[in-house]
This record gives sequence, structure tokens and C-alpha cells, in this order.
Amino acid sequence: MNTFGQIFRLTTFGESHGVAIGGVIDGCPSGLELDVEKVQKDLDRRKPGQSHITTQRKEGDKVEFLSGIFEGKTTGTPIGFIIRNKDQHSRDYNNLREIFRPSHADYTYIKKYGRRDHRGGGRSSARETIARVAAGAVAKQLLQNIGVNIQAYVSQVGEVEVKKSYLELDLGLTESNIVRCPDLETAEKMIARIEEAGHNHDTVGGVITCVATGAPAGLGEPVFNKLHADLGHAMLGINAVKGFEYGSGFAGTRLSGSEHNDVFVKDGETIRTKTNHSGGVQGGISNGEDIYFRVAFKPIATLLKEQHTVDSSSHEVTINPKGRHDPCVLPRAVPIVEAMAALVLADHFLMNSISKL
Ligand SMILES: Cc1cc2nc3c(=O)[nH]c(=O)nc-3n(C[C@H](O)[C@H](O)[C@H](O)COP(=O)(O)O)c2cc1C
Ligand SMILES: C=C(O[C@@H]1CC(C(=O)O)=C[C@@H](OP(=O)(O)O)[C@H]1O)C(=O)O
Repeated sequence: MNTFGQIFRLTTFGESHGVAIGGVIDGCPSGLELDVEKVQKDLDRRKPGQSHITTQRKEGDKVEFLSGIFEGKTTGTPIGFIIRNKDQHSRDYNNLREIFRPSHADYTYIKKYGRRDHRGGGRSSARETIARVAAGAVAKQLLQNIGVNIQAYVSQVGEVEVKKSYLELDLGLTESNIVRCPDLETAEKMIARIEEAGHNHDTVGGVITCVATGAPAGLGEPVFNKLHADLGHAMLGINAVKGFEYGSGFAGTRLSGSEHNDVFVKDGETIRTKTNHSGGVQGGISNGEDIYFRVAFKPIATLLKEQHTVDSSSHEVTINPKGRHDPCVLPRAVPIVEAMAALVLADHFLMNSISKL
């Protein structure tokens, strides 16, 4: 399946070295004023070649909307969009036609489909996430109308981590540096860590923290479509993601119940919680507090150095891949995490509108 979401639905198409990547958004309500420049801004945050610590593939990544918008507003009909591939260098991938890169999707694609577009990994390339970011930027604008704001940042690269919680950081600083970390001292160390990986022809992983503020209580369902489960599904669907935790996550296992419980307090006419170990979701339903979660990314698979592998005829061989690759996906994955969160929250907002009179 190439479709995501239940009411606010996204279908994507395209391969990394094909003609274009694009998508169709179904279920976006009519009358949403759409700022296309804001969509482009998010695509620019994701695009390859944006700094010396990302892949050097140079793509303009200009989005062209094809349908579903009239006089600056959505019409309620399918919103089609396309981004053309311009800088493929497909010959760099000739030696990957019959060889499986360790830990990329080359082997599993052959097992599933019997054939694959080996150029740049075809559809398994994270270039596809361009369509998710475009659609997520539309979803973000829908959510802004109801006061929901989503911000992600890089909180760990390899062993270099931000020690503060998101509440102690000025998230407005995230875009001030190329690694997208709002803690500026740590950002410098992260950049140095990624440079080191690049110099060694190696790669490094890390963690992105994401927070959604302003979400109303009541998003999500108690059994299927739990909000945190849908967020987890969305995050684990991003290329190279290895882990998802929300609220206190794995660290919460070290607390006792009396430490962990989020005690209710009265805040004027509103019920709030004193702490937020729940990450804004209880019983699968948002409680009106900040929704926050962390997403773990592996060190990416394609190393620009020799590795042992096996080819499609089961011969043991060495591989020495070419191509332009990210030494670390984290800086470019920030807008992808935000986009996937926006798609989930927009979908739940629309689902919620039919849950009670
Ligand atoms: C923003 C982003 C950029 C990526 N860049 C590369 C890359 O340059 N080279 C690479 O081998 N993998 C890269 N990946 C990861 C692969 O797409 C991913 O590892 C592959 O599809 C296999 O899927 P899996 O790791 O989820 O199992 C990137 C992922 C993201 C999110
Ligand atoms: C091109 C982009 O990132 C690519 C993600 C990617 C991968 O294997 O995921 C591999 C590299 O490119 P190619 O598909 O040509 O091998 C990256 O440059 C992009 O994000 O737009």
C-alpha cells in the first residue's frame, strides 16, 4: 500500500532516480487557505545538499501543485503535487544492480517483488519522504487553524546528547544551525561528530525529539487508532527509524507509580496535570497536555568504503558503493518527523469531528 491515513489520506508515488516524486492528498477539507511558500520552506529544510553534513546530491525540490486549490484555498477535491528529480547521477549505482548493500532494502525488495529499481534504492530511498513533507506541511496549516503547533529537533547524534528537556530549551533556535539542535553548544559537538563520521567514510545515528503543543483533549480512540499507536506507526514508517517512545518512554520503567502518576490539578475551568509523564496521551486519547515523543534513527547503511556482502547469485563479494549519501540522517529528518506527526494529528482531528454531537 502506498496510502497513509484514514480521512486526511496521502498517497505517494515515485522513485529516487525516476522522473519525479509526488503525491495526492484526499480528504483535506475545503476552504483551507494554503500558503504554498510555507510548504516550500519545509521542503527546503528536508532537501539534499543543504549543508556539508548531508548528502551532496543537489536538488532544487520545487513543489508544483496540480489540483485541489483554487484562488489560494483548498476545494475539498484531491490535492495533487509533484517534485521533479533533476540530479540523479544514476550511473553511480551500476555496481548495485546485482549486489545487496548490507542493511539497506536491496535484498528484501528482491525477495518481495522479484525485481527492483536499483538506482539510488528506487522507492526505498528516503527521497520519497519529500511527498510526506509536502503533505505534512498542508496538514500543519490545517492544524494551525485550531492552534496546534509541531516542532522537532535533533536531541542526540551518536553519543552526543542534549541533557535538557524540551521545556528548558528555546526551540526557536532549532533552525539557527545546520544540525537543527536548539542547544547551541551541543549542536557544535554534533556537527563535529557528523564530520568525523564523514571523514572516516562511516555514518552515525541519533534521536529526534518532537513536541506538539495546543492539541485539544479528545484526539485518538480507546482501542484501535490509539493516538500514540498511530504516531508510533507513522514514525516507524520513516526510513532508518529503529525506535519510538512517547512521554516517559523506557526511562519511565525506572520510576515507581507514585513518582510516575500525572496528578490532576485545576487550572481555572480547565483540568490539567501537574507532570506529563504520559506525553499528553492517556488511554490512547490526548488529554490536552503537550504531546511529546522521541524517534531513534540508525546510522545509515551505505558506507563509502569496502564491506563484505553477497550478490544475487549468492557469491560472497566485496562492495564499495558510490553515490552521494548522508553521513547522518538526523538534520534532514527533523521536517519528516514533524510532517508525519502533522498527518496523524490532522487525521485524528478530522476523525474526532464525527465522534460526538
Ligand atoms: C532523511 C533520510 C536520508 C537518508 N539518506 C540515506 C542515504 O544517503 N544513504 C542510505 O543508505 N540510506 C539513507 N537513508 C536510510 C535509508 O533510506 C533506509 O535505511 C533504507 O530505506 C532501508 O530501510 P530501513 O533502514 O528502515 O530498514 C536515509 C533516511 C532518511 C530518513
Ligand atoms: C536524494 C535524497 O536522499 C537520498 C536518500 C538515500 C536513501 O538511500 O535513502 C540515498 C541518497 O540518494 P540516492 O537515492 O540517490 O542514493 C540520498 O541522497 C533526498 O532525500 O532527496
